[in-house]
Amino acid sequence: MAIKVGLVGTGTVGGGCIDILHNHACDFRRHLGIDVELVRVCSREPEQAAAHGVSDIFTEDWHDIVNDPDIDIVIELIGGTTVARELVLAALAAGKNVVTANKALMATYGKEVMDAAEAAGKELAFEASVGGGIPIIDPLKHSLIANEITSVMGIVNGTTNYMLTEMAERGTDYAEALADAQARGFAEADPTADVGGYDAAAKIAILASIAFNSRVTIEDVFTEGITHVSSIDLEAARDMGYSVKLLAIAHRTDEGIDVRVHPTMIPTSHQLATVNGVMNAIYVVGDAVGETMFFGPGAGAGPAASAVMGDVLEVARHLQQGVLPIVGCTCTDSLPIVPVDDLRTKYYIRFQVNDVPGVLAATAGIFSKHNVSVRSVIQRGKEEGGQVNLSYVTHTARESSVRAVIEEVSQLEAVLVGETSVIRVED
Ligand SMILES: NC(=O)C1=CN([C@@H]2O[C@H](COP(=O)(O)OP(=O)(O)OC[C@H]3O[C@@H](n4cnc5c(N)ncnc54)[C@H](OP(=O)(O)O)[C@@H]3O)[C@@H](O)[C@H]2O)C=CC1
Ligand SMILES: N[C@@H](CC=O)C(=O)O
Repeated sequence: MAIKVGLVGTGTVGGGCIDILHNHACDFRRHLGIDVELVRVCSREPEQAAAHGVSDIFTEDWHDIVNDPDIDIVIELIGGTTVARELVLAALAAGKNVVTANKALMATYGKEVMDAAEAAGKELAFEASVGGGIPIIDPLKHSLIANEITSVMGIVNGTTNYMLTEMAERGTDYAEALADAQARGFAEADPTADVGGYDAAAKIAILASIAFNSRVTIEDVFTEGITHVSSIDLEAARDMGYSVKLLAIAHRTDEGIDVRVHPTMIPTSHQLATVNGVMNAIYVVGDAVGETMFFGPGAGAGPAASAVMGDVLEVARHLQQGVLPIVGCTCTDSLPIVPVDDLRTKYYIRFQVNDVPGVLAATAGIFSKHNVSVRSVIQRGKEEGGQVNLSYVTHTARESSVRAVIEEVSQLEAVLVGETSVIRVED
């Protein structure tokens, strides 16, 4: 049987998919008895198509793919939520099955595109949208379906994990670490999505929606990125026996879904602390299975293309066997989202201050005023009268109280506005 595929977007992931198709088409025929044929490729850059040897099937207009009656599966790899949304909806309406790696699309317009797939009686697969090459969406939808999932938590952004690892282990500065991640094809077209935590927020929204059979969108996720994390914080964490990771966290609680992304200090003995570089890891806790962990490369051409092509072959197999499309989302109502103000955890807070007499007492007094108990405070800095860093670690405190502390401390004359760093601590 021949399955015809059209691909839109020949960047990092699209290029990886073309390479896999070229290298493994014979294996697909041997394993599955299916000829997966790439019949059309679209990009804004003909040179990219030429570099992957597909100039003969190249077009600059994605409508040529969506409107081609011979195409069975459209792969969307352009990213973003405007043209990508239009393209996916048009492809489904034209009777195509769709495979995408686009987490921004799925976390923002997931319901709309899923409903469109259902209405069209077509499949919409998006394994590569979370965790790069790690199979996680399929296990949540199928292998773990017998469980009530209580937690999904992990490192789901390769760019920031790579950057934090480089900064902590090699002392690389922030800008250099980001440029390196971009050069390796890990980062999004706009890297603000990575360093600002939005890419991880989209991913945890997708995971939480599937795991808790509820609708969680990117707007529901409390999000803080790594832009304020400095080498001073990484050193302080190391001295205290912690690593700093950008964690994406979703817990199902009695009050609803607690879902957030933020830099987190975890003990160096914690399993997630050993997940370095571009690697991702996702913990899933279910009532029957207990704790599970999924680990692998979270970004890059090969890993992401591996997940995309896995979806393509699965859809192809369904077409071959006449399997009806699997309904995307069966949830009819949604669980409430727990407000982040109600979060109770420990905090590392660093203020950069002018080293004037009384500044330590003044800041400490504000913690006490808001009933935030301090576990330790360290002053780092060299010259008397110069600028120093006051790093506080609290006992368990309420998020809203900690924010009140930060706001009030920031108003002190000796405190440098905009230089404060907050990292939640998980023991
Ligand atoms: N990189 C990774 O490791 C991973 C990426 N993803 C996701 O995969 C998708 C693709 O990412 P990635 O390959 O890294 O991105 P790239 O920026 O490398 O590639 C995107 C490609 O799409 C092209 N493109 C953009 N808009 C259009 C359009 N309107 N018509 C035709 N072509 C267009 C771009 O052209 P131009 O260069 O001219 O803009 C570029 O060639 C994104 O959704 C991303 O989030 C998922 C997992 C991992
Ligand atoms: N930019 C993303 C790519 C994969 O989703 C990341 O760094 O993880």
